[in-house]
Amino acid sequence: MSLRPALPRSNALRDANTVCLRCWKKFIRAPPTTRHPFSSISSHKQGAIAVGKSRTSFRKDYFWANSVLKETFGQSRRELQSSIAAIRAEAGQQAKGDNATAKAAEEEMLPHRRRKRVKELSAEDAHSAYPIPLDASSKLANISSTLPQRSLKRILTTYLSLSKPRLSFLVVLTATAAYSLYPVPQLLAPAATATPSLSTLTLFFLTSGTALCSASANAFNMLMEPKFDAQMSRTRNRPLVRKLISPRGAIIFAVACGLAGTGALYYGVNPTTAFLGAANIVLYAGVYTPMKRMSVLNTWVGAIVGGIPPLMGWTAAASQYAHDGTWEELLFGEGSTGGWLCAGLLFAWQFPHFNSLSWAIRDEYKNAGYRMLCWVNPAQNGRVALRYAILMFPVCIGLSYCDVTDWSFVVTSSAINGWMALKAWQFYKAEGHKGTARGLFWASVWHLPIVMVLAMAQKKGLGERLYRSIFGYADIDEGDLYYEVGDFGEEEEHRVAVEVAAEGMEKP
Ligand SMILES: CC(C)=CCC/C(C)=C/CC/C(C)=C/COP(=O)(O)OP(=O)(O)O
Repeated sequence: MSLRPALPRSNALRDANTVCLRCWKKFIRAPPTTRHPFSSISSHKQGAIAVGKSRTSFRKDYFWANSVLKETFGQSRRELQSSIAAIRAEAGQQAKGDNATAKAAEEEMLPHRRRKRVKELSAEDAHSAYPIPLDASSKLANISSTLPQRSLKRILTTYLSLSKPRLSFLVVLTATAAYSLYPVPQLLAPAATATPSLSTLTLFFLTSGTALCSASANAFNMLMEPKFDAQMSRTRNRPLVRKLISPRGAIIFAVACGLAGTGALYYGVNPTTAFLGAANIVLYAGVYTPMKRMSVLNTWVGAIVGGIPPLMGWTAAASQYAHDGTWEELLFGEGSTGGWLCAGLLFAWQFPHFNSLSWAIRDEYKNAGYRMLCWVNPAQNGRVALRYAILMFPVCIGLSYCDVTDWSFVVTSSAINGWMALKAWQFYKAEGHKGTARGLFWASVWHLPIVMVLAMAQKKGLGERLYRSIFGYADIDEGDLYYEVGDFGEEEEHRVAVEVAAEGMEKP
């Protein structure tokens, strides 16, 4: 089924000035009743061989000099434009007329009915004015459908749209942010003033592996719900809904991305991170996606899915400084709290973000059969958004407490968390009405990147190192650099003596 049927001929004239040249040409190729082949018309040939004209102007002249076009529409360009203007004016008149009729009908209404109608209309206004951005997948699918069939560009654009590129990009960013926040032991810094470093190669495998795993998870998600995606304005242009790609092609893409992503994480990062990537695909496609139609708890499962990529970033960094690199050490060992806090940040953030976004399209979620708090229990929807917006405070304070960020982060993060909490409070109080859903949605959109940038800029010790690299070190007394033998404890002295003796005995 095509969601964009060709324009009926009667409509062509009306849309004439919004249609591109290529579409005009396609239109013209459709057999009119009396049609001459282009090449046999002498005036066209003249237009075609006009010397010194650029390709574009040639095309224009060729196009407008075409008498077949005149035949098709029976009008010259100027006539055509004036017809369009006339149609527009007519449409305007009609709209005015409609308004007048509606007004007259309204005037006839009883006062209480009129007040009720005004209320309904303003509610509808607020509802429809909420700008839910079309998701990147749908946008790309739209672009893809305009490209020539079987062209490489079309194929690549379609596959890219299957990966939900905007979401996947965000997922990769969260993993990278956690990776960069990992506190590398100062002792391992190449120089006292240098920033302790993490492997760039590991970062490369982490980002590419996470992106591929996310693409796989998203493709599986879309494979499971084209029937329902088709019922929502935000998602009805997705590639599988529009049949821009076959389910078989999408399965191959999802499996290939999943294997490549997990492989990249396994060989280029570590098995624990690879396991988290693979498990997250299963959790998103196998648990969250079917659960969307069963229980409102799906949002909590989805929030776990969103929280795992930062944990992957953390384990990727931790494995470079681990003793034995086991999953127990990476996930639950000393210093792993920072990773869980990063995951917690993403987990909590999704509630104010998603609850406000879904509120605006709650009717669509309801009609498509998705069990979301926004329509099942709007009061709880607001409460949950507020609760998790408030949870941001302790999570951010925890990052400073665990020596991931400087204490100054408590101040800056509290300012931005306070702003989102205020929006969440308004959203909760008005249950999403009076533009509060829009307010919270945009606050959440800004909140996450700002908090991540602040945390990275205020990473523990970064300010101090920057200060030292500018102003240098205070003079150090050389004597402080050496230990006296007596500085060691008795036990340590004994251990060193035994080791030296053993070394002496080993030598021939
Ligand atoms: C490493 C790895 C595998 C990462 C995966 C990360 C990922 C896909 C996170 C998505 C989180 C989420 C709940 C999205 C909403 O899905 P939805 O189905 O409600 O969205 P839709 O309505 O746009 O389809």
